[in-house]
Amino acid sequence: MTTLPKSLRFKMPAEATPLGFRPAPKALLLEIKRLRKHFAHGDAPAVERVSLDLGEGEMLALLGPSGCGKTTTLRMIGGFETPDEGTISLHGEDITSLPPEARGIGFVFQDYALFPHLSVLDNVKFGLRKLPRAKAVARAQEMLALVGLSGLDARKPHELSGGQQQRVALARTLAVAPPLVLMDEPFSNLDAAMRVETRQEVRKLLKAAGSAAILVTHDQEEAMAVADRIAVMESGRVVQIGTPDEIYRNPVSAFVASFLGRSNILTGTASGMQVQTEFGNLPLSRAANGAVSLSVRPEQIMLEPDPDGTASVVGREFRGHDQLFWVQEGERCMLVISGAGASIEVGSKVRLRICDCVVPLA
Ligand SMILES: Nc1ncnc2c1ncn2[C@@H]1O[C@H](COP(=O)(O)OP(=O)(O)OP(=O)(O)O)[C@@H](O)[C@H]1O
Repeated sequence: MTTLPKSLRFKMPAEATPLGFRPAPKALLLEIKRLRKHFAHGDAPAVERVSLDLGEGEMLALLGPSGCGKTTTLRMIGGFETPDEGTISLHGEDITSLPPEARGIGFVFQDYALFPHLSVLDNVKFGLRKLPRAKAVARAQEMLALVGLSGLDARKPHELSGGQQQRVALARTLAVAPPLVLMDEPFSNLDAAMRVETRQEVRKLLKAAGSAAILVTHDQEEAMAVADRIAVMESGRVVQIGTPDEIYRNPVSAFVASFLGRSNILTGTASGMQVQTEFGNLPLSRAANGAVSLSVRPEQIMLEPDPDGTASVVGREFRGHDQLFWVQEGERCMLVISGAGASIEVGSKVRLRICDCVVPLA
C-alpha cells in the first residue's frame, strides 16, 4: 500500500468522529429540574420551568435574545440567585441551597474580574491558597502554559491584550480543576477577530482540562462554534435543546429557525411527508398534517435567472465565499444564499426553486 507523504495526509481534528457515529453519552454531571425565578418587580417570571442536564466534560450554550433568562439561569446554577422552585444537582448531590463557594463550580465573568494589582501568576495562584506555596506556583505555571501564556507571569492584567486577559481568567478558574465552569458572555469584550480565535482556544482548553461548561450567549454563531449542545431560550423557557446540527436542521418553531441561522417562513398544507406550498409540492423533514408553517433555509433555495420569472432580485450582499440575495416574489421577500460565482444583478428577473426538505414548525 502506498503511504502518502505526511504533509498530504488528512488529519482528523482530535474531537472529530466518523460520520454517523455518535460518542457514548458522558456520565451525568449536572441536573436541573423545573427551575423557576420570578423577581419581585418583574411582570412575568424571568425563568420558568427550566430543566437541563449536562454530561461530564460537555459544553452547553444557553442561547437567546436579551432578557430571555439566560443569566438568571446561570446565576441560579452558580448559587448567586435563589430559585423560587426547582432543584439543581451536581454529581447527584442536591446543591440548590448551597452558597456559591460550597458548590465547587468555576466562573469566568464577562469582565474577567482579574485583580489589577496582582501579577498574572498571582492572579492564577489566587484560588490555590490552601496549597503549599511551591506547589501553588507550580500549578499556576502549569495552567499558564496550558493557556499559552508562559513567560508573562510577572505582567499585570493591564499589560495584556483582552484575549490574554481572558486566558488568565480561564487559567485561574481551571487551576482548581472545577468539574463545571460557568461563563456569561465571556467573549463580548473582544474584537471580532479575537473573539473567533479565543472561543476556539477556550473550547480546546476546557476539553483538555476535562471541565464541563455552560456558556451564556446571544450570539448564535458563537453558540454553534463552541457548544456540544445548545439550549435555546425564549421568554424564560428552554424551547429547544440539541446539538447545533440538530437544531439548525430541525428547528421546532419560527423563533428558533430565525434565531439560530436565518430562515424563510412559509405556509402550506401538509399531508404526511409532503406539503403543498406556493412553490409546489415539497418533501417534509418530518411528518405533519393540515395547515403548517415551514422553515426554508436560504441555502435550500436555488435562484435561476429567467427573463420570464415572476420574482425579482431586490437586494444583494457579496460576502466573498457566497452571496445573499433578497428576492421579491409577489408579497413575499425571500432570502437566498448562492455561491460567489452567480452573477445576478439587482433588478434581474429570476425563478426560485426549493431544492431540499422543508421543516414543519410548531
Ligand atoms: N435582579 C433583578 N431584579 C429584577 N428583575 C431582574 C433581575 N435580574 C434580571 N431581571 C429580569 O429578568 C429577566 C431575565 O433577565 P436575564 O438577565 O436573565 O436575561 P438574559 O437573557 O441574560 O439577558 P441579557 O442577554 O440582556 O443579559 C429580564 O426581564 C430582566 O429584566
